[in-house]
Amino acid sequence: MVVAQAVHQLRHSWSCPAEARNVSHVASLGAAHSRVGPLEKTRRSREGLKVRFGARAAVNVDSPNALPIKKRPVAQAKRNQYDITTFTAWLVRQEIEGAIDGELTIVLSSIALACKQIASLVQRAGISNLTGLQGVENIQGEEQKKLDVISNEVFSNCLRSNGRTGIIASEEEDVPVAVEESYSGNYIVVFDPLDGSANIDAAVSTGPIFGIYASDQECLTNLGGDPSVAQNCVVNVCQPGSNLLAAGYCMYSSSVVLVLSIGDGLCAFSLDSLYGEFVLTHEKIQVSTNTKKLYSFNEGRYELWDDKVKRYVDTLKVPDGWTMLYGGIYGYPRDANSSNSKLRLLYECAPMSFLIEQAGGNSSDGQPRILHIQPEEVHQRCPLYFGSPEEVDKVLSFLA
Ligand SMILES: O=P(O)(O)OC[C@H]1O[C@](O)(COP(=O)(O)O)[C@@H](O)[C@@H]1O
Repeated sequence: MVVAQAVHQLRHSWSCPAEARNVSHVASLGAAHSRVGPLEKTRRSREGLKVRFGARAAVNVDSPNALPIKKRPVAQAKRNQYDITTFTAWLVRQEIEGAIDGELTIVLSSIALACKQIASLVQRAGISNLTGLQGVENIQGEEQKKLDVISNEVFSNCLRSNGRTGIIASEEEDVPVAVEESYSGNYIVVFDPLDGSANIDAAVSTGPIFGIYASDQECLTNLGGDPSVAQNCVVNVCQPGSNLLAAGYCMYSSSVVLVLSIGDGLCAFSLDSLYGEFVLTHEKIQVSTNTKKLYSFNEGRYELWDDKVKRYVDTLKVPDGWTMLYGGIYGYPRDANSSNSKLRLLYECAPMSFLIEQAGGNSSDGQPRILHIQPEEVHQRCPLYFGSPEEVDKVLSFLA
């Protein structure tokens, strides 16, 4: 799955809120709008914060009564096992520093809650009879697993009840939905509630992927008003990945890890199952430049690939190829059976591309940057190659 491979392709540096209300309307999709809104607010507050911090420092230095400031370099601060940063504490710190606003803090916090709830469902799936098929297909013609349906319910409920989400678009829903006006906020959240759910029955890694966008200013003032404007606003989910304010995924594997970026690097939080808290365990994650390479392509589809892709993948089959652990590339090419590949642009490719770029990697569909692609529909698919820059460049040279 995308999530599991992403983890292998990143080398980690170790320093480092009910019930869903109604849905007011549903709409079909088309082109997107340009956007401002909360993103600008965040930028303004970032700048404002710098000024405030500068002013405070000046007072300390200039005042004759000022106490000497004790300098203790962070790098030398001794950490003990109780010196932990929970996800909540980290979020609050980001808010204080102006990196995110209070509304986004709430949205992210509710996503963390959804990730924890789904984690416990996944872990107990075999026991609770939650493996297997639901017996219906989603809009994309894929058979839904029981856990696809339940995870979607959990994720949606957490978002709807946080009071700060305006629109949600899920892999498991036919169309995006606007959260009931009296109980909604501004943010647009796109998500795959359980990527890799095909693996559930075999207890292989799975997890949600999500991305968060700002809403259009016009939408903010019109939601719940003119239905046609409201409909356009729902269409507003179709934004290029470069508009993402935050993205992340949670991986359910030997441990539960929430990987997140708010556009300022990449970090990860591991779920402490003793306390039920996500704890900061990885900061400033960077894609490895290690020359040993890991590659992840579904070679079961080899015969369906274009010759150019085959030639590229053949170059990866070096003698120690299967022992490669760091760096490398994830690829899901288009093939003879699926002209646009399998993965979905909005809630799989764009968020994962946002994350890999935040870690110094690259991501492409073979042509432009994934983050520059303007989606035309919610469940649009696209090929995906992401990983170490040099490896992505290499596959692009083969595809050219
Ligand atoms: O085994 P396949 O069909 O090639 O698909 C593998 C890919 O499908 C995914 O599981 C996504 O599929 P779903 O969103 O349908 O779960 C990716 O994570 C993974 O890389």
